[in-house]
Amino acid sequence: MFKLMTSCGPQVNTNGTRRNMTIIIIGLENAGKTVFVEAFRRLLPSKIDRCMNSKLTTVLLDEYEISVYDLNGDMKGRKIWPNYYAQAHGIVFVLDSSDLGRMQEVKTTLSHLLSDARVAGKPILLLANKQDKKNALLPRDIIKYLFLERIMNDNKFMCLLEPCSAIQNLQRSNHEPLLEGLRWLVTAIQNKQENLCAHEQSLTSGIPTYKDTTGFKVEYASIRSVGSNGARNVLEPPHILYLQFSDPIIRKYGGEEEYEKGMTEEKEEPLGQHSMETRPLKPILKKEGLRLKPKKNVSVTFALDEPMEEGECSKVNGAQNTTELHYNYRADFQFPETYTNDEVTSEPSPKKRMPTWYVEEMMLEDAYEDIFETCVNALISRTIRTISVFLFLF
Ligand SMILES: Nc1nc2c(ncn2[C@@H]2O[C@H](COP(=O)(O)OP(=O)(O)OP(=O)(O)O)[C@@H](O)[C@H]2O)c(=O)[nH]1
Ligand SMILES: [Mg+2]
Repeated sequence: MFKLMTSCGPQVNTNGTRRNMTIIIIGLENAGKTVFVEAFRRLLPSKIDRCMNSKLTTVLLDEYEISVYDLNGDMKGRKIWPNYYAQAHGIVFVLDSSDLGRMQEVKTTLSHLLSDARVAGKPILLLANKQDKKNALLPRDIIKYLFLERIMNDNKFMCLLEPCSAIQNLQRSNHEPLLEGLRWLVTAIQNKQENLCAHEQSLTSGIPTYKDTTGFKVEYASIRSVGSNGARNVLEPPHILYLQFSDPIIRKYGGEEEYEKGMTEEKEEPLGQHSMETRPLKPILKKEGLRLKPKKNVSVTFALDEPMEEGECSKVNGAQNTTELHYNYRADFQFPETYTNDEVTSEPSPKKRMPTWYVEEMMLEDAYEDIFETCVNALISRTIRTISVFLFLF
């Protein structure tokens, strides 16, 4: 039992100061995984270990020491992913939001990942990367086309979809979306571990810590929005979905009934067309008050750690690793030359694409509407009054 409790989650370092955590970064090739790891390295104290099939970067975030395995996304690389599943406490899945032609492949790869028993119940951070690109899918469209609600809820996964642009966020020194996703993952792993340990303790001591440990799970996927300047808006999360106590499933899409209907019926629209339909954000904002807040995760699903398979690098047996130690801090960040000129700078400003994400704009619109409505009402009542006086006189 002791082994179970200590091996299933983040470990406290021998010096007792930091907890160790392992995460893997996966996704199709060219999604931007390595750029993300590069970003983490630049924003956090880090060290690199070179392994046989992957690159291991260890970063320090808050009280955690996180081992990040950057795995290749080509077909050959994908065959190696499962070797890391058991060891990982959480998963970062990066997707290229602008590569519409490969969304189906993303969907298949994701489903395959979630169906693996070694991944069961582990928190997943979905990074919808390359939001700076003109044709990038909006988060709600990604949810829709990947059937995220269904695949996450069916498989009882806790998931956060974070729209971001690894390059643009770094370039503009807007690091929040990059680090917040990672923070969420770390917290989710930690919460899960605490709940699991509490559950294990209750089993050994015979004292129940949950009201109902069977089927007591809360999962949610939330979407955050990125403004045209890459900054986080205060609208988060416009879409929340989570399960509570298995049944009934409570779904919320920021009050967008139409969208909910579309999602549950799972009618697939051709990619690329949806973003043209401008769905006003106003209804979402107006119904923000109805939004349900995600509850603390108390999932009891877990997977035991297993040793990694042959030839794979692990922190424990990393004897053949070459280690470079270097610490980077935000202040000395400089963008790598290779990323400065190409796609990012040539892309048109995303401002044109997502103007409706601004709260101020919405409030302004509402104000004009209100004034107009008041004027019309005053005019109508005045006319009625005049007609009544007229009728009374004659
Ligand atoms: N426009 C744009 N390009 C990006 C962004 N992130 C990464 N890229 C570009 O996408 C390409 C692939 O990035 P990588 O990080 O090497 O992709 P990867 O997922 O590690 O690919 P594999 O290692 O082959 O699996 C590079 O040319 C990056 O410059 C982004 O946010 N916006
Ligand atoms: Mg890579």
